[in-house]
Amino acid sequence: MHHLHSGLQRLLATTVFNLFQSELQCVKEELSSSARPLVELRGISKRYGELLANDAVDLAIRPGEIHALLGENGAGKSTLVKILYGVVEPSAGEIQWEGRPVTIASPVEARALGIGMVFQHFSLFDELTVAENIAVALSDDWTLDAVRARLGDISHSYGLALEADRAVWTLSAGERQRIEIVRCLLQGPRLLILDEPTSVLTPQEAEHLFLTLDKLSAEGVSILYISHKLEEVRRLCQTATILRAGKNVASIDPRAHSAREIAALMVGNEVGGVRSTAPHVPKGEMLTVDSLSLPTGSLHGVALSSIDLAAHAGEVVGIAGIAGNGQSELFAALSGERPTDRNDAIIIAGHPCGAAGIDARRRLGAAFVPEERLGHAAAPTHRLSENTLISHAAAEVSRSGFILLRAARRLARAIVQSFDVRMPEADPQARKLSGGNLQKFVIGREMIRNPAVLVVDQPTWGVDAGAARLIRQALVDLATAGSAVIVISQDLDELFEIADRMAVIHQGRLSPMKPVSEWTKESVGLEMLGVAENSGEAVHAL
Ligand SMILES: Nc1ncnc2c1ncn2[C@@H]1O[C@H](COP(=O)(O)OP(=O)(O)OP(=O)(O)O)[C@@H](O)[C@H]1O
Repeated sequence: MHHLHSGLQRLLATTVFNLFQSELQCVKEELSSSARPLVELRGISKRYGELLANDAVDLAIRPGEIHALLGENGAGKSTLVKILYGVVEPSAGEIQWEGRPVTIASPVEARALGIGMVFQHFSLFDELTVAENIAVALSDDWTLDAVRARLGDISHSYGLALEADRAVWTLSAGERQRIEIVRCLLQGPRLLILDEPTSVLTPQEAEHLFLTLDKLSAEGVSILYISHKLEEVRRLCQTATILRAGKNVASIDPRAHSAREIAALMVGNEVGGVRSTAPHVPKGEMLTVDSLSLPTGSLHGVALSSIDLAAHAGEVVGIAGIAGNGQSELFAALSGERPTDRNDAIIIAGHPCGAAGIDARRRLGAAFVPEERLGHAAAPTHRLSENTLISHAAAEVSRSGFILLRAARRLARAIVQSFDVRMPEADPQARKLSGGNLQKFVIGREMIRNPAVLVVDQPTWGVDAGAARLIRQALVDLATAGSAVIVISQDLDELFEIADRMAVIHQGRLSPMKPVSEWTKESVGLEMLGVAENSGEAVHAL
């Protein structure tokens, strides 16, 4: 009885507390919606040649508001935040900060106003410690001891656990991101800009980030949040501005709309799921990996240990895992960027080729799409037509060592058309494409060859919902047409949607490969953390 009584009391207390919290949230939002905007963009335009990347964009962010910036690939999101952070100069328009017109000519000026930005690609030195990394980015007034002390305070108050003296190379992507956030917080920002912050995080790390952002918002810090993940935007943001072809087409409360409705606003029509095909019937083995071990290639890489893998014609094989567990090493071993000593450790279409390089493997009918698009998959300052040569050199675009430019241009046009690549001009340099559009081009360049084996690392990283659907559909269709498709991805939803069989990579080892129907998100999660054997303890530890 006593238990029942105290249980009821607790329930009542929790209910009252929750009611109080939601009241508080409403009051806060009312106050915030009546408050003067912290920053207001008025008629911002940015012209690149013929293209208007931003077209008279108006946008206001209030104190404490978490404001999403949404739009499909190439809609102009990065351009707009680069203008706000002083990296790109607008062609027209005005920025007001607390009601005063300002010019933001550089990131230094942005930071002086109180704008902090957490980029998608971290800019950290691997060999330095957490505290040293933060200190080098701050002004000379900060001593290492002062950084250490403030780091402790901030880590504590925002739940951003970080050890000041750990070397950065030992940290996970989530921890690295915390460093970037703490670095911004040390400068007392009034507006924090985050560019796709959860793309490298595990679901647990992402949830943790949301709590930190909620806390910052409650303290009055405004947040501008770029993301392609609409469910997390609905969880986190009070306002969403939607850009389409450079224009602000809607400002909405994302909590009042379904993810489907928001996606429709972004693309101007409905986005569906991947069309289900008849179950794939795997045929002959097209890729065999036999007991592949590979020492680490770089100082902080991951060694591959006794990997066995088989992919058949007509199936999609998924490799799940948290970034940094050997995915890039596996990709390098499969593609031949890092050949192995044993030729029969890797067999493509019946030919042992472990010791062969990438070109020889391509000639066997294999194609490869690495994770890093600019610099690795595409040469930034070369035009798209020239970029076709990276994988098509031996085939249709060169003869006797000469490049057939007309053929290369024709091929680039075909890729652009079938993969809906949106470009600022005809045959632009790769660096001029938005991130998602370059991804579509690189995937298209490999798929248009109809490879017998396709290995792709993070196929939809940074692409919008519509483009992700297009790419996933193309991967499934390629398998249906008889290719063996190997997809390495951090996105579990993606693997559950398109893979026939799946395994998890953890610290360079591969779990058993099983049909997707035999996996649950939980069982994959446990393998990702490397605690699947003693799962009782693991669940407890989570
Ligand atoms: N330096 C540049 N020169 C020419 N055009 C550019 C340049 N930078 C961006 N663009 C063009 O501006 C448009 C908007 O690009 P932006 O990178 O802002 O899009 P985004 O919404 O951030 O896309 P994503 O989601 O793919 O990152 C695109 O058409 C892009 O090709």
